[in-house]
Amino acid sequence: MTEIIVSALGKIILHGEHSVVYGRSAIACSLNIRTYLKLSQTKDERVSLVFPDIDLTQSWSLEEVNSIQFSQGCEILNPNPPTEDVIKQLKKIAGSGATEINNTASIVFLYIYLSLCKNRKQGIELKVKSELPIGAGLGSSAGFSVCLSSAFLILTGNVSAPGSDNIWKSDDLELINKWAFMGETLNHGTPSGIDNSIATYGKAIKLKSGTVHKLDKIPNLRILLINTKIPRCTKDLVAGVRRKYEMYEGIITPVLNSMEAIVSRCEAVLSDMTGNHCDVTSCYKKLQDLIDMNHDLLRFLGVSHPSLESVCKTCQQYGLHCKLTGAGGGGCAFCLISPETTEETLQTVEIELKKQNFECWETSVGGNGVMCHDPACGTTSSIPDFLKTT
Ligand SMILES: Nc1ncnc2c1ncn2[C@@H]1O[C@H](COP(=O)(O)OP(=O)(O)O)[C@@H](O)[C@H]1O
Ligand SMILES: C[C@@](O)(CCOP(=O)(O)O)CC(=O)O
Ligand SMILES: [Mg+2]
Repeated sequence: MTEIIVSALGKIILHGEHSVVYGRSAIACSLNIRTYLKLSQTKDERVSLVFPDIDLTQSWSLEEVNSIQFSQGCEILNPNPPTEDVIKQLKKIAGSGATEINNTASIVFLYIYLSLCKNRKQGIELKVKSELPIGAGLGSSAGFSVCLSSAFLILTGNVSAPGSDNIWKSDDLELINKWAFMGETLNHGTPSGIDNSIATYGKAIKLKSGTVHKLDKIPNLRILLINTKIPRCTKDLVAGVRRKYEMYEGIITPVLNSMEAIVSRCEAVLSDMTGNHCDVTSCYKKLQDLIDMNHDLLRFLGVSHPSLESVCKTCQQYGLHCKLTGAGGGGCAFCLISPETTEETLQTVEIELKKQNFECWETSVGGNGVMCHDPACGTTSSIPDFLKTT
């Protein structure tokens, strides 16, 4: 019986969230915090979803799923963005009883499943478990979409699963990324593609107008992640910025251009930091200035939140520099830990943040993109117990 286990990782956007939706550049770094998916073929002639992170279990008979008039007319190598009509059909099938959140996850699943697997005769069960906080700006939606697209592209033989070295063919990665982008489109309408690309390729990337540039030279940055635990939804935040842009284009455009300039300064500093003659203190000072400036611009766009302001203020009191990451409106911020930050300062800041009911943990950037965990070659050790075969 076929079983496919895949995983994809989360990210921080160093700079360029929101402006990247308007064709400006953004830099994202992967975080080694992963979402795992297990696809099992079953004998029960059903299609079943088990998504405990969003409290969703859902099941359809194969007959029900195969009877859906799905008129997407999609080429596998070139997926079309779902039309309004298709979205309407998917929403109906996803079930009127589901909550908004659950509904989106089911819709993304149904779109990918029906586009790639319609009329299959064997039942499947899909389980997804993430180490990432969901809806907190660390790209859980993209990790989810990358897992779905890679699992179904492998199942249908459209991409080959890599061996234990986890080296994928570059065309396969490109195809996984294209389908994951469709998932993100269903999730929030006008994604830039940065989240699905970093979840697919890992390490660090710069993205501009949909084109991915891998950044090979990235210093090993220490990051303190702070989760305000204020729930928010990327779709609403992106829509809010769109309204502002449409109403005040002449005012917002220079802000987006400043964000682009921040990205290019950041890229230059990161590259200097990997060279031989770098003045570490001055490089960190520049990175800190850029973080402060970008957070101010994001606040101007209306995507901060009182909780994010408290996080930044607390960090500033101890000489640390912090910005929101992802769509904002709550969710996570990150703080750059420089070599001059003492462990004592770090501990004190963490205590202060926790007193305000924020969650924080230290992490570093980097990590493999999409991975296939083959039970036969023993790469399943990191998989959450919930997904392990009993
Ligand atoms: N582990 C998961 N299981 C099921 N759905 C998920 C999971 N992770 C993410 N999602 C989907 O992604 C949505 C959150 O996406 P989004 O608002 O973009 O926030 P994030 O910043 O975490 O990407 C969820 O509402 C759900 O539809
Ligand atoms: C706001 C945005 O720049 C990033 C959203 O990231 P997240 O879903 O909050 O992890 C949107 C996008 O790039 O598609
Ligand atoms: Mg998202």
